[in-house]
Amino acid sequence: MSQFRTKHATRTHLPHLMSNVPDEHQEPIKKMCLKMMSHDAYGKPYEWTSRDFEMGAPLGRGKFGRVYLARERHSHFIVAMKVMFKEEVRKGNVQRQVLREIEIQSRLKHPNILRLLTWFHDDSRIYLALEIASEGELFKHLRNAPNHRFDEPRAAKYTYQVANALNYCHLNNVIHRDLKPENILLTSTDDLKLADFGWSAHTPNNKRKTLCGTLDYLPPEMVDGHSYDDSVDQWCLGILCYEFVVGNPPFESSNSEITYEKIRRLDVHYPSYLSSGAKEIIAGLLRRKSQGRVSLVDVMTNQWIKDGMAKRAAQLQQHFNDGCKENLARN
Ligand SMILES: Nc1ncnc2c1ncn2[C@@H]1O[C@H](COP(=O)(O)OP(=O)(O)OP(=O)(O)O)[C@@H](O)[C@H]1O
Repeated sequence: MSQFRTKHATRTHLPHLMSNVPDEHQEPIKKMCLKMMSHDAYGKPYEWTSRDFEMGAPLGRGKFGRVYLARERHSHFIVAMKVMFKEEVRKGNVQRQVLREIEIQSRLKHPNILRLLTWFHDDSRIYLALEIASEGELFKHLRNAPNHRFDEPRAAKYTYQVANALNYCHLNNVIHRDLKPENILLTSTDDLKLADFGWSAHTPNNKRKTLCGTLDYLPPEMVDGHSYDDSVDQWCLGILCYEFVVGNPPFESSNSEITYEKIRRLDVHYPSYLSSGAKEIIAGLLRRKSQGRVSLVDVMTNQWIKDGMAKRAAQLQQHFNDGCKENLARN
């Protein structure tokens, strides 16, 4: 697998990783980050092995991997360690997806994209040391929210962050293609991290024709087997935003043929509790003609998004103040 070693981060990428590290821990963490990122960039690659990490509690399980809390032995830097058995990857015939995930995710550096800090393998396993997103899958939070949906300010903030991440992907010729709440993780600071680049594609210019992604999120051009470009991600963002504010995707049905038909007919029902701003942005993204879809930059500067983000920030400040008051009352 060594031919897939990609360019690794350099010192200039540290500020993003170090932003939440308290002053007293800056030095050891910085040393560890530089060591993790050293690889080819410094001419003396550091070969990480599983012995460099203490494995902790399981964080979750995917089809081909188990994810554990892990701590780098020297710095105590916490990561999410995804461990995949080579045999399972081979049996599932997903070697390409795994390599794509490694290749793409180690190249993309954005605050709303889950960072792959380093990776290594031994005879039987592949290890991915990922940035930690301690609140886990966004899907779980959506299911636990009142009426299984987010209020509009929260939905607007999350839509902004996903648009921002996708815009960065597109600028780097990457299409995600598998957007859904299960592939988005949440941090302790209420920020989203786009994950799971197994289905994403590197697309220098040309249009693609592979059918992939989740049924509910498929855009009409993929349903009909036409070629498509990065505007498929705008469609998926529309579905995602709808799912945030309504609680389920717009074309959901027990029968895949009916879902396909609803997608083709653009058969979207907007519940009456939705604001006109929410409806407008969803409808702007869910356009049948891919060229007509609202651009990601327009999503980020949309008024409903901006107002929602300000309200979400105020909500979080209020939660924080209430928490402080509760603690003071207890002490
Ligand atoms: N960086 C992370 N921080 C915190 N939890 C994580 C992190 N990465 C994964 N997890 C947890 O581990 C679970 C499994 O992740 P994994 O990436 O193996 O599978 P998946 O992408 O969810 O599923 P699949 O293998 O079907 O694509 C996630 O659902 C999440 O709960």
